[in-house]
Amino acid sequence: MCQSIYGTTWPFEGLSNACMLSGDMEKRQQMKDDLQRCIDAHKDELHSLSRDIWSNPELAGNEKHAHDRLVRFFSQDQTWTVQSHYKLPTAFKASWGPVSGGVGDPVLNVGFLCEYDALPGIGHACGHNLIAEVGAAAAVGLKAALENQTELPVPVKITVLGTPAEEELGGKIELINAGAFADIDLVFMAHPAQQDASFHPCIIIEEMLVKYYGKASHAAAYPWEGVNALDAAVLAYSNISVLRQQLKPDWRIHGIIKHGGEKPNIIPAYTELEFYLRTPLLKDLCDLKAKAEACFRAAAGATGCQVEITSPTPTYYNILPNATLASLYESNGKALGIHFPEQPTSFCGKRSTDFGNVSFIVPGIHPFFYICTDALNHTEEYTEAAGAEKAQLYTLRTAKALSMTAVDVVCCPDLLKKVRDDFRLFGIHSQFYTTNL
Ligand SMILES: NCCC[C@H](NC(=O)CCN)C(=O)O
Repeated sequence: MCQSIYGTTWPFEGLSNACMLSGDMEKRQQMKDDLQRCIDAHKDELHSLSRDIWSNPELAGNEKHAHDRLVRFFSQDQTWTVQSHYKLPTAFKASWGPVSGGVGDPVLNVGFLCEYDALPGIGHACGHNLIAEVGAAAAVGLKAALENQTELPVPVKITVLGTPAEEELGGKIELINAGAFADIDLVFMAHPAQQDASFHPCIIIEEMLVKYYGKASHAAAYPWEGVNALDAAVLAYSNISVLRQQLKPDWRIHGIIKHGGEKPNIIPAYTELEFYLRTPLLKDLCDLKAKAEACFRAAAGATGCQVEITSPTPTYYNILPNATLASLYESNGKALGIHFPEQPTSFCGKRSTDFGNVSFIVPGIHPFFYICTDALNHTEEYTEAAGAEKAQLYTLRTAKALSMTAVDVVCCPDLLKKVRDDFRLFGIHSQFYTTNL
């Protein structure tokens, strides 16, 4: 069956044949049953893992508790080789295998990603504690499925990467630059949302930090001696609000005043704003940046302030789809009772992730999953839902579907080839697919 995602038909029809003709269907089913049993057997432990992370929310780059908890989780099974503080202070790596195949054969390294950073003030309002649980559960499940296999088409190993700082800083991008993904062949993770989707477009994001420097003075006694940096910040904010009407519907720009002054009777000498700029295409981002910069500079000119504009974090890219992985994930998900709506609901909103950058260098998927709430991400209600018992069924079902998808690919060289072909296809035509999804 061809994949239909919000009106898009994947350019791909041969999947079911490829699945039927290659590999041993019965063996594959057996492996899928094994992994499901394993995940079910560990369900209390997995829930306690994500609940512990949820109860101790930590901001990007400071996820010490979550890091230690996940490291302990994998270390308790000595068949995993665990590296704490792997390349970043709160990243980790757990690896297992290889299993099957001959000595010296090229190994297929299957990666699962765990995120675990929270948001300021509202805790795990994006459910990253559940992303950690999904990654851990899927990896443990796949290990159970592979453990007794001696005749896989290729030797397989599993790598779990703990990838901190998604909400800020771009932890995955730092890990890419440090070489953490260099030997990974496939990569899987899943993100909580309002509904299940094997693929949903995420757009490019770049951060802009704007600093205005003015001159302090007594605001009542000698205001004419001051240069008001708060006026510059307010004008900048207003300029952007005016600009917004002229932007394309799928572009986004939104920001806050991070520092607005010290006291009403001191003319603010320093203010700081943080803005996020988002577009589906990189070339549009350049246009949006130029327009935003003009707004910020105009505010400086009008008030006599100096302005400094920087982009402190790396750009997050859009996610490249992988039709084969998405299709397999949907088949496996449906077998577990996951419903994939044809049309997006409130979930259709624009968001961004540093997984986008990963999708440009390794074939992978980043499905979204329902967690038994209509609440929206980045709200207190979503925080509550991400810690609730009732999210568990959906979380573990997602982990099973990811792990089952990995089983399909490691058992079937035709599928692995298709996954790699898709990766090349979507990579080459990334602009086309980005604009059309
Ligand atoms: N500074 C990057 C913000 C990324 C953030 N990502 C999400 O909300 C989805 C995954 N947590 C965003 O604002 O899009």
